[in-house]
Amino acid sequence: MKVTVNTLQQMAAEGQKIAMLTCYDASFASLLDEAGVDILLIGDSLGMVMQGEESTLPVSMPEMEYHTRCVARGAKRALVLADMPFGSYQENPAQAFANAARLMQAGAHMVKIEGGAFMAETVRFLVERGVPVCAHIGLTPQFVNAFGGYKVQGRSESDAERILADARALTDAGASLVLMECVPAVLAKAVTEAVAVPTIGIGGGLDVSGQVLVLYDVLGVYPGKKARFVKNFMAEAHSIQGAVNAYVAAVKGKTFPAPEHCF
Ligand SMILES: Nc1nc(=O)c2c([nH]1)NC[C@@H]1CN(c3ccc(C(=O)N[C@@H](CCC(=O)O)C(=O)O)cc3)CN21
Ligand SMILES: CC(C)C(=O)C(=O)O
Ligand SMILES: [Mg+2]
Repeated sequence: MKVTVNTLQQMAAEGQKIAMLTCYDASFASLLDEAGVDILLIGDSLGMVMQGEESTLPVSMPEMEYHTRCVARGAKRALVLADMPFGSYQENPAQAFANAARLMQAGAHMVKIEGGAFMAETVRFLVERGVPVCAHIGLTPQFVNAFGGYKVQGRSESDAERILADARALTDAGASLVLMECVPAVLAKAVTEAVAVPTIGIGGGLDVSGQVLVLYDVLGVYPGKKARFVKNFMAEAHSIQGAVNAYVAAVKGKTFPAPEHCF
């Protein structure tokens, strides 16, 4: 059975954790799909892990379409989620739809956009036209130059309130999923309780509907600085399949993330 927006909603309602990983090619898509990964994210992190760039900003639409096509061919059960790259959706809803349509035509089932309440109008525009949207809030890497680095977001009372309001505005506009990156676990829990859709955390603790990590971090092959939320599942595994199985089992069994992975 294919994973759809409804499957995710049902899993969240039943307290079954959603396992998500980034994926950039067909062979890994097939492997992750077989291992029971529920969502394959063609993340714009591919700019850093595949292309060696210093941020996600240089990633282009043709590159995202290419990797989405590769992943979609290898996925049977998993939901295919594609990041909209920097500059492909911020101008206005029409620009966002034109580019989202290209990713859907490449095989995505949902697109992800970064930003808070100011993106709600765009979310509504996409959703009304048949494009399910995942809202990415908290540490949004496309804002790295504005944030002055990859820093935890929502630590102060006022920032936490703003992020909670962002989650409400984006889900009111029709977002099917909320992804929170690098926010304190207490805030991730509050957002999860406040919205009616599943939530995915990265560094956000256990009280969310599911977890995501970058595949190359799970396999321990990314040479850059490791964020607190990263766990190398290859360290105790004998194969790539074993590491991915261990990640899925740890997410489903609520043993990942441990306190040392959270903010
Ligand atoms: N390999 C890889 N993994 C990722 O998770 C990832 C990428 N690349 N590229 C795109 C973004 C960048 N991300 C990052 C990168 C670094 C931190 C980081 O080092 N954060 C500090 C927070 C320090 C603080 O404010 O307290 C940390 O210690 O985790 C977080 C997210 C997440 N994404
Ligand atoms: C880290 C995840 C959430 C992401 O957006 C990406 O891989 O690009
Ligand atoms: Mg991304």
